Amino acid sequence: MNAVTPLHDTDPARGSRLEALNRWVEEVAALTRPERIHWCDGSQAEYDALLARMQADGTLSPLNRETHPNCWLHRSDPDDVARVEHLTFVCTRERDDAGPNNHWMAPTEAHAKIDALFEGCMRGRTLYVVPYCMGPIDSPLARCGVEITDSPYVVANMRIMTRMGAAALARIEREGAARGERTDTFVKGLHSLGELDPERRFIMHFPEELAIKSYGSGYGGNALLGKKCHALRIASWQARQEGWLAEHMLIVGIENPQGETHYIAAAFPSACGKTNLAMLIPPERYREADWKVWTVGDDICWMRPGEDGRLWAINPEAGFFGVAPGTSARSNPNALATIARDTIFTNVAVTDDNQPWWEGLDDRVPALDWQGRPYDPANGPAAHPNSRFTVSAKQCPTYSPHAEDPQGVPISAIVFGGRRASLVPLVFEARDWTHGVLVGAAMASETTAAAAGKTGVVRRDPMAMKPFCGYHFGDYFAHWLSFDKPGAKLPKIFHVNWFRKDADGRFLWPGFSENLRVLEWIIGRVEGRAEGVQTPIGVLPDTTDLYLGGLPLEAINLERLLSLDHGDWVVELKGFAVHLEGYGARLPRELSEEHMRISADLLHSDA
Ligand SMILES: Nc1nc2c(ncn2[C@@H]2O[C@H](COP(=O)(O)OP(=O)(O)OP(=O)(O)O)[C@@H](O)[C@H]2O)c(=O)[nH]1
Ligand SMILES: O=C([O-])CC(=O)C(=O)O
Ligand SMILES: [Mn+2]
Repeated sequence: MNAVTPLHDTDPARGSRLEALNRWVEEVAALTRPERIHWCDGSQAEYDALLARMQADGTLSPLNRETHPNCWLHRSDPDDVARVEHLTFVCTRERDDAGPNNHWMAPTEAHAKIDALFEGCMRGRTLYVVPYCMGPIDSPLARCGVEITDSPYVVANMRIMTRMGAAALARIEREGAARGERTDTFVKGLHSLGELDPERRFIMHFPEELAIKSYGSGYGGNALLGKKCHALRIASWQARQEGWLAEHMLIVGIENPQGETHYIAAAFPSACGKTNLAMLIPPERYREADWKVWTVGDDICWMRPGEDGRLWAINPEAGFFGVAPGTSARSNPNALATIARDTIFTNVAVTDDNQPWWEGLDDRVPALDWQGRPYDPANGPAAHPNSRFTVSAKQCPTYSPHAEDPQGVPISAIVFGGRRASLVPLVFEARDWTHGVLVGAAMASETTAAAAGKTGVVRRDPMAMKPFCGYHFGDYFAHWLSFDKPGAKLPKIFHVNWFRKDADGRFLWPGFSENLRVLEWIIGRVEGRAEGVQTPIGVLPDTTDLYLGGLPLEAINLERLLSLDHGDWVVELKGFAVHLEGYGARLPRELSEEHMRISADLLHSDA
């Protein structure tokens, strides 16, 4: 411990004026025994020094400087490539507050278990103190945290993904000073790579203490604590107490030819199309007619009712931690432009001239796979299916000029969606808020590579928050319902499915850019212009209500995409009823009643 740099230094980049923060850092240092402590100021010089250190020790290697200036490759431990839901815990005092949707451990037991792992784990390493702000630094909706980590890779990623460093520390100090000695103005996140042993790995949340402890993984969702741990699990808990919403949603602005912009927030489960929809480039006909799409956020949305009764949203993040596979000049040219420089790539393959490569990018054959082995198809995909890029949102050509507005952007529509090969039509509209909450609660989707475990299995994922809601889903649904009150001007709620397949397993809908056609109908409904057909599950467009100009009509089976099989829906809703029963007494009665109403409608309408 004697090598630790003094905390109360005259250097403003080191230590804090906030006693509670210094005390916590000292406690953590006493437990983890780092060789030195570094307070991050978020400067370019600091970032460059971190990159140099990681290049020297092999954590990062430079990619082709001509084609990808200042881009880096990180190869993770092969056993550390995704979120680990079975090792992720919400540790509330009352078990029931975490709900059946979370793994739970009593706080005292959880602290004891994970602190035993933290003991002495930073010997010989540097402890980085990373102050960060989730949301624009001057936004009343933004919230701050401090992550302590021994991973320079995490520090570098946090600098891209959050507003990290001196400005965040200043805000933390200001808010702390205003609250006196109380420490609960910022979230305390403690992280160590540990031994990267899957048997010694936990991601633990203590919402009542605004604290996170994560041990044994360097992967994004497990280790960049501002993201899922803070901005979703802890923030959802705070949001419930304070009357706002913290959601797993993209935010996108759609500007029509008249120059009016509607903002849409959309919740799709992990690796189900949020980044792609947020960065959509309009199809040619729409571009010619002067439609524009503006990216506000691609993963997380915090929203709260404004004085005008509308919901106002910010993206708490400052960067994108996006799925690489499938990103191509055809599917998402905007993402390709965004990641052409100053990007960290994790677990992608490389070509023989050291360019990053992944399945779906183009038809080149990579030289090395994500583990650095000569590429051999017998070893599986060249890039890990959950390989990712980390990049500043500012590099996105369509980054919205309003993305940093402190008050956020007003939301016109909320869209839920999943990956469903059958049953679920391309789009439908909920009748009202309560029905919309039920539609969100009923979401189900095929599992993806974003979490460890089997992929392609349909599971319930209410509001795409199954892995991320920091409290009991019954309470969460009640919280959603509570927004419907006098004076509220709530967004309309919709459900989409880009992933319906034909009998041969081919996607029925072209997706990507063409999804704007569906968003146009959604906006038309919001404005009261677009037509639709009432059905028991909600309002669907008729085949003539969607604009298909410029598409090869013979290739698109819109009847099939919009078809409803009442018998199959009755079965679906029965399965959903069983799921709802699992939430017990905390399930709001309005939701069960809404469910019964729709089931009855389905049974009484003809198939
Ligand atoms: N068929 C089809 N595939 C899509 C569409 N949109 C996205 N995808 C694919 O879905 C995968 C994941 O998409 P992303 O947009 O990165 O997912 P995300 O929801 O942002 O994921 P997380 O970052 O894990 O939360 C990629 O391989 C995409 O190519 C679509 O409209 N149609
Ligand atoms: O959490 C992560 O690492 C990436 C992500 O957005 C998700 O899985 O939904
Ligand atoms: Mn996500």
